[in-house]
Amino acid sequence: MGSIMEASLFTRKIEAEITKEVERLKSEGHNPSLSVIVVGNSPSTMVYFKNMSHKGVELGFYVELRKIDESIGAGEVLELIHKLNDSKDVDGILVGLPLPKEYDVDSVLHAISPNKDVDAFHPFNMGQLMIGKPHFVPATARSIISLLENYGVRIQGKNAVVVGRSNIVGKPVASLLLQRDATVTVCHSKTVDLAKYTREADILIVSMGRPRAITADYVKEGAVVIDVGINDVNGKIVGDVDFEGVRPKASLITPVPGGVGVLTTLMLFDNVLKAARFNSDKH
Ligand SMILES: Nc1nc(=O)c2c([nH]1)NC[C@@H]1CN(c3ccc(C(=O)N[C@@H](CCC(=O)O)C(=O)O)cc3)C=[N+]21
Repeated sequence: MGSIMEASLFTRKIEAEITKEVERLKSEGHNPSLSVIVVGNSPSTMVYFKNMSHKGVELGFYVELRKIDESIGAGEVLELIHKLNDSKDVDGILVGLPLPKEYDVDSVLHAISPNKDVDAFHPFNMGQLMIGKPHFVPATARSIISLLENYGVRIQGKNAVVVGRSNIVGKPVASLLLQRDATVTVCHSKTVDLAKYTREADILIVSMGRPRAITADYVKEGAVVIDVGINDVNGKIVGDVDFEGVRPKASLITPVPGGVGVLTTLMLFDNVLKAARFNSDKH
């Protein structure tokens, strides 16, 4: 029976480190700040960003959450981003995803200054990550690596299989695992015989957006299973992994909720600290 990878075991340690750095910056006269732009009014997106903002305030950050009506065009959002780029009072900028479909996501993400891009979705930051010289690293990918490290999971030489190839999770985490000398396979919706690959995984990272899709048949005995999925099934949050079915086979497994997501928010604010250091060096 696999052990559960409880993010809450390290959240206090990480929060203490973040708070300490926030205090240090404040003592130098720099109040670290994050500007969040959310377009449209999807209730679940709003709930997430409100919770995230509260967490930031609790950690000592100045967080500004701007809710923008969908009727406001992309042009005005770009103007706002440019204004925030130029403001010395703004360290990090984040635009909530997904954006309404009328918006060109690439042009919005491209507008954010790479030095304020705490999500690390700008092509500059994506590129730096791919060449092994990361500037910012996407928070979810950092959270996954942090869980593996905190549980002492060896990555070098292991077969790591990533299910899902998104720019937000799959590609960045594959890149980080590769940098840590895993043999990495990336699977996706068009992969023929997915189980053939996942059954070879020593480390299985699942980010496919399908509730409980990964059952015990997909998992090798003793594998470390990281579930990045967050799916609402009749009002209950479940992952992409069938937790109860897979746990007996895994050596370690993350719960949903209580796993990757918990650390993601902390890593995001750690990225804001990095942005604050760039910004205070500049001014
Ligand atoms: N530009 C942008 N950046 C993002 O980082 C981003 C985004 N857009 N759009 C929405 C998604 C979603 N996301 C989550 C992060 C943490 C939890 C989280 O803390 N989850 C906890 C609590 C879940 C609960 O109980 O509600 C858990 O998994 O245990 C959830 C969701 C970041 N996102």
